[in-house]
Amino acid sequence: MSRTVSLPLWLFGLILLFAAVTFASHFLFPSVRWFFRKRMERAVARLNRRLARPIEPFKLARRHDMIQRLIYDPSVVEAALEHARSQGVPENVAFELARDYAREIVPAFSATVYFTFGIRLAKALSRLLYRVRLGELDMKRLERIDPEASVIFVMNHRSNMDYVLVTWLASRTSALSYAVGEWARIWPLSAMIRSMGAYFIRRRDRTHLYRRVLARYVQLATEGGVTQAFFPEGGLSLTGRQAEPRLGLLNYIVSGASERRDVIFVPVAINYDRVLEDRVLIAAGALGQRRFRAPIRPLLRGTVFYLWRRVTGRLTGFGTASVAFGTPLSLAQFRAGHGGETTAALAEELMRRVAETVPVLPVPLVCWLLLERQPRTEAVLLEEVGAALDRLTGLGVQVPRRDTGEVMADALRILRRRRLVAPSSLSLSEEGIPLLRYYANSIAHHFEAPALPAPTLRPEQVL
Ligand SMILES: CCCCCCCCCCCCCCCC(=O)SCCNC(=O)CCNC(=O)[C@H](O)C(C)(C)COP(=O)(O)OP(=O)(O)OC[C@H]1O[C@@H](n2cnc3c(N)ncnc32)[C@H](O)[C@@H]1OP(=O)(O)O
Repeated sequence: MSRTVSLPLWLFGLILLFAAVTFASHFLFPSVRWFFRKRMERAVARLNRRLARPIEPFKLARRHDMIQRLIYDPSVVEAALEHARSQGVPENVAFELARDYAREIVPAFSATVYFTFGIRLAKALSRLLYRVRLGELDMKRLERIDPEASVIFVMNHRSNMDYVLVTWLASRTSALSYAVGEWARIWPLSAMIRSMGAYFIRRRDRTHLYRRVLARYVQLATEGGVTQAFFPEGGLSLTGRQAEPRLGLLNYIVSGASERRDVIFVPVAINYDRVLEDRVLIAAGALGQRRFRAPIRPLLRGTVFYLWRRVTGRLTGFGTASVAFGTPLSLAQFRAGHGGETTAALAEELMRRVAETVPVLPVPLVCWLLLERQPRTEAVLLEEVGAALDRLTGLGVQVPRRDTGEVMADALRILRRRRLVAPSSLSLSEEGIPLLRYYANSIAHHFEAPALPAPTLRPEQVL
């Protein structure tokens, strides 16, 4: 028993290593995990005191527990059994598949990553690129929402800056959980996105089992009071106009909503003087496909150029980015007024509210006027800008707070710098017209019905 055993050094090292790992995983890791969890809970409690909508326990549940809860949900179990039957595979294979789906969907929210890293980065990036505008009324509207309800932000999708801006602007209210498409499923981006509380969705997987797991996740999160955000259009707008809504996520929310907790949808509309990806989106639209090839070289060149201008103090930025929150809609109230088919009617109403909330900015406005009214001099354009702003203000649309002359000058400066408008006249460059159309489209619906009255021009303004 007390005999000496001789071992090669490498084997001894290996045994020590395994012993250390076992010791750590049984004794050290649980207490380290417990220590960090306690710290995290204290930090979240402090954070919740200053948030209008505190972070719900659902969002803080351990990822492993959430995955278990999801795959043992009766409707997921039923879908897995049905999958096994229809595909002729053993039940445990179908359950493993459900587990894989759940692992892919369930986020790993970290309040530290979200509030100390994400929000700060989002704020810095937004301010670096744009002059950011948020209506004052908007924050008050958000703070008035029933604290017991689940809030879901429904947004138009213009740029990858959308979620950066909204995440930062809504950070006084709560942490948002986004539905993210397949494009972000690359490491380490996917890990970062998960830790920001976002959940992944597969838009192309139409199998019943996958859709059941996704539906139940969305329903459990909504029931758990998680504040969410999604883009019903399901992708970036390629034309500048709002696209038709996808009904899937909305239908999961509507069909899973309980009497216990109302769901409040908050329409969010974003608009820009300059969408960073505009040329890529227009090119994809012209080809009729949604495959975006990131132009790496122009991107790097642009970034270096931009940073150089920033360092040398010659940077004028990309104009204004404006976010506006529209009139919230209560699902319970909407349902009471709409029997039968709720999802499609709800989608239509939400898209209408998002559209009416779209803010008007100098570049989209001047693009629309240049294309539709074709003014020949800046004096005529100025008159048109004034008339349009008066009309839009009358309709309750959010317009720039600067005076008419500044609005026109800002827009022309940006358009001329991009060589879309001639330096000393209002002539448009041929290849710039699709870009002008793209920006004009973002606000065209505000003018569509009824038509803008004819401008009142003094005779000396007409060439
Ligand atoms: C630097 C610092 C950063 C800081 C900040 C970081 C934040 C952390 C990162 C966040 C990053 C976010 C970035 C997001 C940017 C995207 O990724 S946008 C794209 C992802 N989002 C979306 O797509 C949301 C909207 N999409 C949907 O709702 C889609 O329907 C789904 C669920 C994805 C499914 O896709 P689909 O099958 O192509 O869609 P669709 O045909 O419309 O729907 C079919 C379903 O609708 C149902 N349906 C159809 N018509 C009806 C009807 N009339 N009534 C009822 N149901 C109907 C069908 O029955 C079917 O049901 P299921 O079979 O699914 O159960």
